[in-house]
Amino acid sequence: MPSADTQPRTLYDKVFQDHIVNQQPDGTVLLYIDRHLVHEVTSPQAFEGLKNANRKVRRPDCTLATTDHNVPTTPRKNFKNVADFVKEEDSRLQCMTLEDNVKEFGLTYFGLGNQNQGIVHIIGPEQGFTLPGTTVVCGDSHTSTHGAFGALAFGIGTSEVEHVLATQCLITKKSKNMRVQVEGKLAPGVTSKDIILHVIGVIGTAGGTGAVIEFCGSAIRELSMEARMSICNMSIEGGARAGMIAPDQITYDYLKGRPLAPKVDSNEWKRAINYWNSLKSDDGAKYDIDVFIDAKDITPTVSWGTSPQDVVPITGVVPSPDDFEDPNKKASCERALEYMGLTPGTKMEDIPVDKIFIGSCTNARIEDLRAAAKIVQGKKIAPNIKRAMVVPGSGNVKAQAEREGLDQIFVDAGFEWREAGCSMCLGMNPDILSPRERCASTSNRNFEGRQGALGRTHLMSPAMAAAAAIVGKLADVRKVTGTDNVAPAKGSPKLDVAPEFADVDSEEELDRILDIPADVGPHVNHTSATGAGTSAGLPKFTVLKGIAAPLEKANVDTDAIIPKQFLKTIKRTGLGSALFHPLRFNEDGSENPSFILNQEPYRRSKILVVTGPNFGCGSSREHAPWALLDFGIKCILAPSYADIFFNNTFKNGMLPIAMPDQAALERIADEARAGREIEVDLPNQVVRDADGKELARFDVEEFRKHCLVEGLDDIGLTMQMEDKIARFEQKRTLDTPWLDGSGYLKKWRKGPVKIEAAPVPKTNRGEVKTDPVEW
Ligand SMILES: CC(C)[C@H](C(=O)O)[C@@H](O)C(=O)O
Ligand code: SF4
Repeated sequence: MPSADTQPRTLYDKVFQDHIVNQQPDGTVLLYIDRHLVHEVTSPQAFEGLKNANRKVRRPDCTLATTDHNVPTTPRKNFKNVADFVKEEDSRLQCMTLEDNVKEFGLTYFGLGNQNQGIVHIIGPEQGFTLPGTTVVCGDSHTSTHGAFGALAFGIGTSEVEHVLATQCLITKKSKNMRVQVEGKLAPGVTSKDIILHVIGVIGTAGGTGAVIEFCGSAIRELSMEARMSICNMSIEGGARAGMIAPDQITYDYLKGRPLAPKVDSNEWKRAINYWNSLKSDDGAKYDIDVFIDAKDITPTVSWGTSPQDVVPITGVVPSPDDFEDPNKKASCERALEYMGLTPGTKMEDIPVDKIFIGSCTNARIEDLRAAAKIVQGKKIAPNIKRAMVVPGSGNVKAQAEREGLDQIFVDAGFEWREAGCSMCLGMNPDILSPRERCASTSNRNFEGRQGALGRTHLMSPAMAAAAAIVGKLADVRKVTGTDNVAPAKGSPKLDVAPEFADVDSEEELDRILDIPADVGPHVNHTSATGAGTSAGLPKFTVLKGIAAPLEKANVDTDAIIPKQFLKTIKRTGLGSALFHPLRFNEDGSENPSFILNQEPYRRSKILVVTGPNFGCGSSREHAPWALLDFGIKCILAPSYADIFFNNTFKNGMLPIAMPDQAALERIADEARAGREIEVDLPNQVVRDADGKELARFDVEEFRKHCLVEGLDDIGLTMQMEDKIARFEQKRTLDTPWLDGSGYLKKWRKGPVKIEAAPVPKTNRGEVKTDPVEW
């Protein structure tokens, strides 16, 4: 039998194993993180945590920050500073807080007014910050995008952002291996967005739960890097922790000349290529889940409902609840049709739209804009279109598009040409839909209220959104233009990233480009021997008894748990009143009396019993568990959860119980429906009724249970591994030197970055301990 070392391994196995700093017998792993991207929405509370504990950022050279979600997309010609430019107070505060934090902690930052600013998942690859074989994280679910490079890239919550800032590591466990193989030639008019929408339609939004998907097969190998990024981007909509594609010549060609990639033909470049070539999955490698898709089954695809799995070919019709046997799915379909204002049997091509949004981290790269421009060139948007927007993914994409004259093509057709940011993908800035407006959108989520309260989103490719703009209805791009115009892009579209950092000689010039104030030194050491461990403590979780609210829903997304307008806070507290906002409140702001948490005794709920699977899908916002906690809910029971949400709850001292045994869950739900209290006993892993009678037993990972019962602080635990982390970093410097002191900071600091992660006393959720805390 082959040993563990010689057993065939997948791409995911290889990257994961190459980053293990420490492994516990139960499989809990301390994973080293090579690249950390930071944005303004999910970082303020993390930096606050660092400050409270007198901790510093361990690897500023491996951290890159930008503002994207809250930023206006109006012209920046007169931009001077964020304080004057961002008009909404809460958005401004979040942007300014990030600016203060990057200054205080000495991080590389691309702010407004800097051409390198843009959506975090667009700028990482663009700069060559994202590299094959690396681990990449960000407090954002679409971090999966970076997997297109053969990186292991996944979204994390704010507690984990703090953990990575402090330790450059994460505590995690290995996910399952899932393969999605797409073989054959794509038909004309079919793009990578259609592939991923089709795949999600096949596997469902929970299809990839607990797994990392490797996309492979001839149709994937043919795709450009940009097209691959769109696919990996939406792995999260398929429920997966991450999506990955093996790096190849197309990847290397894309990386050539990127500011933070190793210099082409240098020794480092050659060594890097050698390593990157070794990352392919071995023949015979085992996958826990295997999905085969025939490329010829994929047609231009659009969404009809309020979940990314609600897709049909553009030539199809709106489905009917009768098409579904599962009662949960039937009910979801009914609700989705009502929300979307659609009648079963309507031809998709007969659905008129009001707005067009071409943008987002899924589809706002140069190739996407080229594809859309090809369709609209020489045409005008239909008279019923109220507004059509193109929002480039970054300042560099915008500049490139302008060099190619694409802006003029869009403007001539009647589109608005905007500045870079997330924009109407989630509408944290003023770019939103009005109630009941229907939008053809190149983004990734069609959840209720995603693009604006009561707004209706149809997901599709850039070419299809462009076609909808011209026709005024959802449209088949193949009929709007010759199919020649919609051939899938191949190879790597070149984009000139400006300015060229390699040629920046003066430190002042570099400071200007990076928005780094002159007085920030190379090291901001916040760690003091006694100061660590002053972060707020969390109460231990042992036995919880209280009212449980039944929630009879499947696929409850985090946009429903807490919509975007409440993400603008820089605090963790006070979000209880926003919990389930779209469900709890009517359009006029009054309470919806039919919602369970508005009824007695459920206003006092401490436990939530969800009867449908996949609770907490969608975004990585830790605001979701914060809102539940603030409302008073500390424990959730559901058949299954989305990975990031599941993780985030534990980090807040909450207990999410996965109860796949439907009969057991029903027994508990019956108690909840009757308004009786239930008791959750974590040490004994039992749920009881109000009289102490056992209703069900449950599983929980040993390590997570230990942390909850003891109230352990993950960061404190990890910092006990300081020696191991330092040793890992020394080896990393030898094996993959191109990952250290990446580009800007190396130059900025003149010479190699010296990492001074000061040893920290053992802490236990705030108290400084003298004895080591047990892992
Ligand atoms: C704000 C952020 C937490 C969120 C995410 O994680 O996805 C956002 O980017 C989104 O698309 O909803
Ligand atoms: S999904 Fe939308 S909001 Fe989230 S990072 Fe991407 S563009 Fe921004």
